[in-house]
Amino acid sequence: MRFTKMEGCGNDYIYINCFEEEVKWPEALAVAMSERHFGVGADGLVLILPSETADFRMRMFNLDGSEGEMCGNAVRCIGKYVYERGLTKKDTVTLETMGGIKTLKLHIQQENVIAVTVDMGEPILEAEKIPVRSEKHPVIGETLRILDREFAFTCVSMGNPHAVTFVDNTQDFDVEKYGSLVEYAPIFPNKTNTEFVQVIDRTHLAMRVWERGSGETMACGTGASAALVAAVLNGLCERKVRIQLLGGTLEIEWRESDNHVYMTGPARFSFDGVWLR
Ligand SMILES: N[C@@H](CCC[C@H](N)C(=O)O)C(=O)O
Repeated sequence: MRFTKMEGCGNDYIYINCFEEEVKWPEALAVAMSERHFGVGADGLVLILPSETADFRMRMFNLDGSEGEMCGNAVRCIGKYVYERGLTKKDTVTLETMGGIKTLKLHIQQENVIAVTVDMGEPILEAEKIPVRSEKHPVIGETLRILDREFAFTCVSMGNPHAVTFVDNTQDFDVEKYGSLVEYAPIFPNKTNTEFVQVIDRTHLAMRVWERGSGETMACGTGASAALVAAVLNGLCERKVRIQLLGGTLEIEWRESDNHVYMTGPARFSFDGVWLR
């Protein structure tokens, strides 16, 4: 089975073109292929499929085989894939995801997609839709004790669940120690992705992320979108920021005019391969 490895800000996935290949058990395949010693090595698996309601459809599976509703970095990579591999000639592409249909604006230079802007849609702030067990609306400053620390979480869904907290310094922060426990905290019935965010100034954030089903990754597009929304709700930054992640930088805007979040960032091919097992 042929596959392509791609990354967006270091958030790396294995992409399978399901116009040409058939995948019967994506959950098991995600676990086997994502493994970094016995497999290809990735944060998960992404299927590019035909759609009845949009130009293309995405399904994404985390490292542990669980399915995520949305993936910002994968959406940008699919934009590059479908254009550069000749599946479309359009520079604006619609993509069906479990988190809704997303519109991708491809930035093209000499037939290369150098960046993609994704309309991530409106952030979801209702506790029961995120979902998070909370009496607050919106869920700002929900406190949770994890081991020796008390965190205040702002919860946002960008199609998938996110819990955002602000820390003094992301560099020294033990993301694994706390993130792995927040993921399974009982207040998150579907588990959660967790973002640890440092405010550098009003237009510049730094962020590290613990992803549900994958652990710490180099970047998370839905997480960066949720981080901006949370920072604005807490009065910490402007509505348009640059977010520095371990693997690169994303530009995120939460537009007042339509309440949509827009994410712009890179997408890159790493290599093509053939899976033999
Ligand atoms: N890395 C992604 C998010 C992937 C899904 C997530 N782990 C989940 O289970 O919701 C992104 O770039 O948004």
